[in-house]
Amino acid sequence: MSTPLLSLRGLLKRFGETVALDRLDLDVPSGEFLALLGGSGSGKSTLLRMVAGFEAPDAGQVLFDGRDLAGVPPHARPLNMMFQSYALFPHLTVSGNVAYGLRREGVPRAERDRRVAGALAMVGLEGFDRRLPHRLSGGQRQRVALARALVKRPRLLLLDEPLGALDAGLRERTGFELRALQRETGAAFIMVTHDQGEALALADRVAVLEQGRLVQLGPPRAVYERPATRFVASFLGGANVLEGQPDGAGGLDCPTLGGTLRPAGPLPPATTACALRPERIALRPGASGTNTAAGIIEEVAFRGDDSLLLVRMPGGAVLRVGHAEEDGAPPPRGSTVQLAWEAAAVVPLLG
Ligand SMILES: Nc1ncnc2c1ncn2[C@@H]1O[C@H](COP(=O)(O)OP(=O)(O)OP(=O)(O)O)[C@@H](O)[C@H]1O
Repeated sequence: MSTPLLSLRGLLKRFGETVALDRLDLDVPSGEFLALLGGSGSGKSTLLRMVAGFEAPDAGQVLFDGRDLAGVPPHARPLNMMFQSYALFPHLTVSGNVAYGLRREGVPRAERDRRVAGALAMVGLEGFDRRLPHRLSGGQRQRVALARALVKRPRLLLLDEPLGALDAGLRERTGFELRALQRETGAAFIMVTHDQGEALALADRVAVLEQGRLVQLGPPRAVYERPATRFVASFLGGANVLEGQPDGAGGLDCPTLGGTLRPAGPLPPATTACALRPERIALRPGASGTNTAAGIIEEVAFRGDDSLLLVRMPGGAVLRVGHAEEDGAPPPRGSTVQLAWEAAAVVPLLG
């Protein structure tokens, strides 16, 4: 195997009592778009800051091309970081902001101008070069920050919530543009986000952090369809997580559901929970047996292309059930409904 572009080995970081990163290992190959997902306080920003050199690990290593970056200051690291706040210099024009890093490096004027123009064209800001930041919209400022990060042609770009300040429509468009830029430049991107939809849509691989640990790493579809833990299951797409006991016949008896979940494959004897995605549960009048259950609709929330039903089960669980528009109007609140799902939709969880 070739050396990964970035390798994190046993990274440990404590702030007093808090363990922000708990001996984390992660390899990122050249040209990958990696999304770093996790709840508030899970260690995402600490990880980026450590790779960028703003924070030193208590133990472990950050390797770039196999070389240990310990002691290398941020400006001398072969990577770039785009901050959440954009942090543009207010007194410098757009091109002044983008040129700043190149000027510090002593890149000659003509080459600087050429590269700044190229970076501004890349982010669709031609003609804005003489503007000051306060005369730009939030989205435009963000593009300036992106141009500033890309102009140095880093092989690795770290992005902390790059789309955070944008409204929904602009966010989607800018997300696609970011993905296109990443392909065009061939740089590896590590993007921190709170937004699971964004991570699934843009990334080659998704890394899910929980309390400073990497709990799952894989392509978006794999992580979404086969979540490893309770946390990943509920964090990504709001899966139902059902607790129970193995029934000795390949199923998990779930008292809160008032039924048995049986996955398609074998159930490890230690399994105590399974995930079941809302969109994999169907209303099926007359269904009975394993992988079915009956409950009462408590809430119906229209979401555009589907409705989300909250269905109270006899044992007390409230299941989230997706009801597609093409299946017609959902039954009203208070209706008793029979639910069914395929064995393939039952995902045993490891933790
Ligand atoms: N400078 C610091 N001093 C003390 N504690 C810190 C410091 N920086 C981070 N922490 C703690 O370390 C943990 C991880 O923080 P971090 O900012 O990396 O999380 P995050 O996943 O980026 O969160 P968010 O999504 O809210 O930005 C948190 O418990 C946080 O309170």
